[in-house]
Amino acid sequence: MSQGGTPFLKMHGLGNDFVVLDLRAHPLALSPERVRALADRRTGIGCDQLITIEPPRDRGVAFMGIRNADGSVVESCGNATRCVGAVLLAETGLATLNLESLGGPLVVERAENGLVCVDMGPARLAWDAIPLAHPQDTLALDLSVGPLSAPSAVSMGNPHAVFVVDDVDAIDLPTWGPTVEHHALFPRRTNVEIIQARADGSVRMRVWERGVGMTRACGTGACAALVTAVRRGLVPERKAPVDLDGGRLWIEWRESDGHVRMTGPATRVFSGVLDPETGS
Ligand SMILES: N[C@@H](CCC[C@H](N)C(=O)O)C(=O)O
Repeated sequence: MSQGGTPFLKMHGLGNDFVVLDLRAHPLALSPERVRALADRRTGIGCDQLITIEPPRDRGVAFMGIRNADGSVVESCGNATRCVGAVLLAETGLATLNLESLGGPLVVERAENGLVCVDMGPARLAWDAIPLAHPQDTLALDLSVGPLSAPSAVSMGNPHAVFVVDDVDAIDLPTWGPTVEHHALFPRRTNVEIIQARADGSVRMRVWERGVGMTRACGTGACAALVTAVRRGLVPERKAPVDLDGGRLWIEWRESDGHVRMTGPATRVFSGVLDPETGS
């Protein structure tokens, strides 16, 4: 590795993994091809999302850029927000800080037991905020794909279609997820969650992510899952643990302002520097 290259961290939130590039002192042009090369698990560093920490554009500590493994630029990523938040909390020594993203401003704070809590902003439920191709009731869309039907649609800055099922492990999500992701009802494609309410008040969820495929966790997906569970009366309170393949997140949909708060871990795996010549 050469000196002067772009520093990066490999991080994950419950197994949803990221290459986090710190571009504050090392600007770098990121074409979709370059993102795909860095995200490639066989030939690059490998990740679900490529994340950039950039100089603030407004009043935050930094701007967080998000790109899916397919190179698409996206608005929000809950798990990456906890990871970047943890880095910046450690760097600044602050107990709480504001982070900027395309999906809107985010507030990050330290939580108990080394966890990180993020105010992900409001859940957006209007059909054109998702966005959908035409007006529909977002509580139960007129959509059926294989064994999946009538999802709720939620935007957490990014689009989610949440299907309630009896047993998330009985659904072949890798088969049905891509059909929903690319359905004409979602002009910007969509993330796809299947959820199951449990007797103990928790929610079990699996996810097919837009621009990536199956991942072990999705923070914004967990927020959309809890919002859907509340809207449909599936959970006793406006807060509940959401169990993903990679572990548990605690989600609360606040009545006072409609904001969704997410608490969970942020894990550093290793650090490095991109070669300035090859960018890999
Ligand atoms: N893993 C993320 C979501 C990343 C973006 C998503 N695939 C999209 O295209 O909207 C999370 O933790 O929220």
